[in-house]
Amino acid sequence: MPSLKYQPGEKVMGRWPGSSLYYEVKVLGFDSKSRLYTVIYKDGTELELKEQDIISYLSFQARTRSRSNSRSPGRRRSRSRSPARTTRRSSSRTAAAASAAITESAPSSHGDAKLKRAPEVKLSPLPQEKKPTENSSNNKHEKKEENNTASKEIQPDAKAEADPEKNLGRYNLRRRKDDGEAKAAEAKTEQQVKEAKASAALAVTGPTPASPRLDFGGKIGAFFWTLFLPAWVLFLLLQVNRKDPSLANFPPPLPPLQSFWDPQALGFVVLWILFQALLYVLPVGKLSEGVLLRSGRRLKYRTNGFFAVLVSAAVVAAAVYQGADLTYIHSHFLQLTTASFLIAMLLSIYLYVRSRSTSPDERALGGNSGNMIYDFFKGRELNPRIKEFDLKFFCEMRPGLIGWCLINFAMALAEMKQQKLDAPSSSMILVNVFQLLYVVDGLWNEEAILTTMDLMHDGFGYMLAFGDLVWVPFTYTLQAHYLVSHPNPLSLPVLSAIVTLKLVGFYIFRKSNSEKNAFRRNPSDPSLSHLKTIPTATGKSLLVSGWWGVVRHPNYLGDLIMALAWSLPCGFSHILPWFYMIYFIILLVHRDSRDMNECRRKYGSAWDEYCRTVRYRIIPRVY
Ligand SMILES: NC(=O)c1ccc[n+]([C@@H]2O[C@H](COP(=O)([O-])OP(=O)(O)OC[C@H]3O[C@@H](n4cnc5c(N)ncnc54)[C@H](OP(=O)(O)O)[C@@H]3O)[C@@H](O)[C@H]2O)c1
Ligand SMILES: CC(C)CCC[C@@H](C)[C@H]1CC[C@H]2C3=C(CC[C@]12C)[C@@]1(C)CC[C@H](O)C(C)(C)[C@@H]1CC3
Repeated sequence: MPSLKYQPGEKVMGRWPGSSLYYEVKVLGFDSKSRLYTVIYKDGTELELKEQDIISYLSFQARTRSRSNSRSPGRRRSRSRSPARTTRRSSSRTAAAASAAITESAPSSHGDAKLKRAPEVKLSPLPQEKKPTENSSNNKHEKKEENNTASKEIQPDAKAEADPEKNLGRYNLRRRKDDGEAKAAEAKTEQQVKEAKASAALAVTGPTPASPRLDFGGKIGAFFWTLFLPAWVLFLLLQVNRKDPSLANFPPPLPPLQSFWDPQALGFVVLWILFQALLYVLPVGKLSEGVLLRSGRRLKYRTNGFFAVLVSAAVVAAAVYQGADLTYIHSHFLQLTTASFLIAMLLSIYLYVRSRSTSPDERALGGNSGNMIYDFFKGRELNPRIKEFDLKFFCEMRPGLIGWCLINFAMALAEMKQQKLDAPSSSMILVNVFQLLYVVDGLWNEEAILTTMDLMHDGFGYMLAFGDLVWVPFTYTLQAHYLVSHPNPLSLPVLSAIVTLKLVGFYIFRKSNSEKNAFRRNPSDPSLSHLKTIPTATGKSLLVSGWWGVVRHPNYLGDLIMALAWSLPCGFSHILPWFYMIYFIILLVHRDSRDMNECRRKYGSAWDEYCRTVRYRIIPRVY
């Protein structure tokens, strides 16, 4: 093949289709008819690439080196000529991908060099940061040059991404013949890839991370949600004790102002949070490592949630035995909610104020829009800590979650008192046991929370503080709360059917979550060897059979089935106890689409292939 630019066996950098990422690949051959090169990635993925999507390894290195050596940071951003730049788009997302490309290629071949190379990738253009630099005429030129490049080179890519089918038509993604080998290779590279990603992310954000895009309706949306969410909680709570709770009762007659406030209720809430904080800091249980951060650090988390729930249960039982009247929780629900809201609000203000003095690599990508209300709502700091005390992790897993079970239990006692029963009703028992199982399961598998979206990506601000301290304990308990004054006797067959449904949901939820966790921890786990996978250029594979071959979010399916089983014991007389189900559908559909976008960005064509193979998102053949 004398006229070929790249020879078989040559090590080059190949662009991952549909993305701006370049990876180290080996040329396997060239098809003169289609004029495509067949290349193989390090994880065994074979692709056919156009010549324009390949760059020689040496010039790739030379370009990244020359950029870092010869230019000031301001100029680097706008004048870099790396291959990444060829796919520059006018979004920070592109800059992110482009930067990732450079660093992700580095660790596999240069080992320790990866973190040192991180500053290099700041060279990638960040179009949203077009600050004037030294020479204005130069800048004009640079701007023009960028725009030209954009119009020449960006559009085909944008189209390909918008239309994955086309993208796949252009490139032929083949699975590696020996999948076992791919899995073993994946196990080896996973750590490197994670570290490279962290380096890349650091590079992407640069000194001042800017939000990629505004969720939740942007600035106006954030303002709206900040006011609407507490108002909605109030509405639900004013409805639940009514004889005929209905959404049509809007606006509800407001109770006198003093019924919202009770210093004793505030005292109890503060005590509960302090008690949970004490259990959290006790040196009991495992110290688990979180994901690698942009700062290159890994945080440690005390995952002793199961211990915390056991001690809490023992303390509550002892208090009841000593004569404590837990029905106080039912009779002072509004005051307890107000107190928790006050704490959530103060915490959010504290979080916002302290985030102003945190270093940029400690900030979340999503909460740094520059708009005060949006950033307050979304949260700026990723992992706010007071010494070793992680505020986000603690709030998400402890006071609200365990408080949810405590409130449910109090509702069971309140039901017995109000309806003069010797034991809670069967509906109340079902709701209590079902939700207790859910919480205990979450705390038992507490380590898994470290890789959820909230912990990895979302800042800690009003949304999560309010969600964890008010929304979860005071709205997730609506079914039990409703049953206190709206009895719904169940026949044995109905009860059995609901229990079966809950078990089915729980089985799907737990099995699918465990399957993915096990696979992510050890892709060559022998117990998973029967599963089919799709390799991706990041070194990670995607499960395409087993639970993750049924739908793309089998864990959400299980969670939704469980939610159904939580509402069914309340019957169909009112919509109020169905609120959780309705809210949960909206939350998970929104979460699924956020995750889809993120995975498409991470995995490019491999993700599209996964979506073509597994066509439904959450419910087989429906959605
Ligand atoms: N009760 C509530 O209020 C509530 C609210 C929200 C969520 N939840 C529950 O919390 C749990 C965690 O949910 P989550 O939203 O964080 O998302 P998740 O479904 O646990 O995680 C999504 C991630 O899994 C990986 N993945 C996706 N498809 C895969 C495949 N085919 N093979 C291997 N890995 C794949 C991807 O990450 P990587 O490839 O980077 O690993 C993706 O980003 C769920 O069970 C959910 O039901 C409960
Ligand atoms: C409308 C807003 C106020 C929404 C706020 C959302 C949060 C309340 C949720 C986001 C992620 C959720 C979550 C759990 C609880 C509720 C959230 C924090 C969770 C801790 C519940 C127990 C489960 O077992 C879980 C650990 C899988 C789960 C993780 C996600």
